[in-house]
Amino acid sequence: MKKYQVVVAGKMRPCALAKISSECHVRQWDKIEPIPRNLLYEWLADAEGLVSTGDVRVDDELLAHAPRLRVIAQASVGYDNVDIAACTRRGIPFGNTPGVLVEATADLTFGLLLCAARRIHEGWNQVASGRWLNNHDVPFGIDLYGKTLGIVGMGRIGAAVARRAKACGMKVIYHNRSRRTDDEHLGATYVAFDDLLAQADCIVVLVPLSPASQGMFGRAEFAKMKRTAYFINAARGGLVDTQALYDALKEGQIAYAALDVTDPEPLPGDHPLLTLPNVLITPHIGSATHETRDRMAMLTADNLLAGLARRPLPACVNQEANYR
Ligand SMILES: NC(=O)C1=CN([C@@H]2O[C@H](COP(=O)(O)OP(=O)(O)OC[C@H]3O[C@@H](n4cnc5c(N)ncnc54)[C@H](O)[C@@H]3O)[C@@H](O)[C@H]2O)C=CC1
Ligand SMILES: O=CC(=O)O
Repeated sequence: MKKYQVVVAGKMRPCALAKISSECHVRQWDKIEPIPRNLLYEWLADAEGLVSTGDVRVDDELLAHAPRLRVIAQASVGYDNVDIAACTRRGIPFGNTPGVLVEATADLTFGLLLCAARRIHEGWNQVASGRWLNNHDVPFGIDLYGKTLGIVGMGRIGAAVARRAKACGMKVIYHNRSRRTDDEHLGATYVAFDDLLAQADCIVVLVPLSPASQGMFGRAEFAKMKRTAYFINAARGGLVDTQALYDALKEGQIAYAALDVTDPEPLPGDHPLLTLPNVLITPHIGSATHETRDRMAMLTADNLLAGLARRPLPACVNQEANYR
């Protein structure tokens, strides 16, 4: 049987790579640094399928180098690195991995909030450096019980964070592009964006990055928050004006930030944000559990193989281009 020609532009979980390899001839870039653009273009010349990664910009120029391409699949729910309209114009379906990473990402997001609120990482750093302080000098945090959590972007992951917050005795308010019909069931109250900024003790951001949402948290937004506010971003760094966030934290405009995503990402080692005491940053690990990453990889393989066989992708962003 003739095998499909496929480019895998980054590392991939072994279970999914094995599945793809049984039907495809795979050229894979498995180094840590992103694949050089020229090499990617060379490989794409005869590729029928592409497994892209978040650091590959999929745009008109890339697609012009891939005349035989009939499907692109990526192991993430976010696709801000992809020009979806350009894919659609060429009739190429783009598959992502919604749903399968919801609980893991909600755990990490709520974990960041809990860790920041109770300064768990600061306590560990002290113990690890041999300083076991007396009971009055240990890092003091805030109660989450009874506080108001404001969720911006009440989609799949936002709703899963809301469930966790309710279980911890928090009041939940949210802002979303449109009000959810099931918000009573979630126990969350819809409010205008500015009201959320003013009322929330803790703010969690779970909005997809798009031209409309780019930089939606800037100087004006931090100025509207409580000076005691905790700001958690687990979506994309580009939603936040990093300099404005740094200034807000440095000047005590807000209390604390916990980030799984940054702009730039990764942050250079000498970035000023890393010098602040009231910041906690993790290296984009929202979905990074063994089980979740396996599910994402297998859904990516399923999307890819479906597209190669011109069958409907199980999770397709541009349905207009999906196979029927
Ligand atoms: N840190 C990590 O490792 C991970 C990060 N993510 C990020 O989380 C995002 C959300 O994922 P899901 O919950 O699955 O997506 P989703 O599509 O289910 O939810 C996003 C929600 O945001 C709302 N929204 C969109 N633009 C908005 C705006 N300008 N203002 C207010 N609300 C807006 C939408 O109406 C939707 O309800 C992804 O796009 C991705 O960027 C997702 C998984 C892992
Ligand atoms: O950032 C991760 C994603 O799945 O999106």
